[in-house]
Amino acid sequence: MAERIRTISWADPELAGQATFTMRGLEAVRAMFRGELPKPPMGELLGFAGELAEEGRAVLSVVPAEYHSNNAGTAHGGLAGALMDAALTTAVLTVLPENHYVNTLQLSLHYVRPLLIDGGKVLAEGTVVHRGNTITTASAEIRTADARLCVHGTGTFMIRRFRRD
Ligand SMILES: CC(C)(COP(=O)(O)OP(=O)(O)OC[C@H]1O[C@@H](n2cnc3c(N)ncnc32)[C@H](O)[C@@H]1OP(=O)(O)O)[C@@H](O)C(=O)NCCC(=O)NCCSC(=O)Cc1ccccc1
Repeated sequence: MAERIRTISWADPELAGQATFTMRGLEAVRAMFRGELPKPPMGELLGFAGELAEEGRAVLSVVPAEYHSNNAGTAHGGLAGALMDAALTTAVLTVLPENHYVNTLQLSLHYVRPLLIDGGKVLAEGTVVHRGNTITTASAEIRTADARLCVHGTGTFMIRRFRRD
């Protein structure tokens, strides 16, 4: 058996969480993208990178690799699912005030082109569609570097105020 080994590291997620609660969402996301706050461990595990964040919009990326494979020669659908969730929730975070956090309630995804292993970086762009007091909706797309659509979808998110008790 040709065994491959991959080593990853991550930071204590509580440190990022605590800092996040005292910052506006956009400020926290940008600090994370600059490497000044730790990424979520799941993002480290899958190799996600932050590309761009502005009010109501976020772009994340990943380079699909063999360790993302589904054994059928393409990236496992869970990679795109996790990247879509991350792009959507990050877009929602950019519109949150201090002391708020986001929970994913529902995702709907359409896989129209595979993410190819060693096919280069793909970009996931999330955009807030509707910002309610408690419920927010957003849409996202994953495209190849040459703009070919791979996955599109939407999500519903609950915005909660963080309670320190
Ligand atoms: C192929 C189809 C399902 C149907 O498409 P149609 O409507 O008939 O459209 P069309 O045929 O036009 O194809 C579109 C474009 O895609 C290209 N292309 C297709 N296949 C390949 C390929 N193999 N390699 C390279 N390229 C390929 C194709 O050439 C075309 O490109 P073009 O426009 O000419 O430049 C498409 O929607 C699709 O691939 N969706 C993504 C599904 C997906 O990735 N799901 C998640 C993974 S599943 C999972 O993980 C579960 C699991 C777990 C554990 C273990 C095992 C399994």
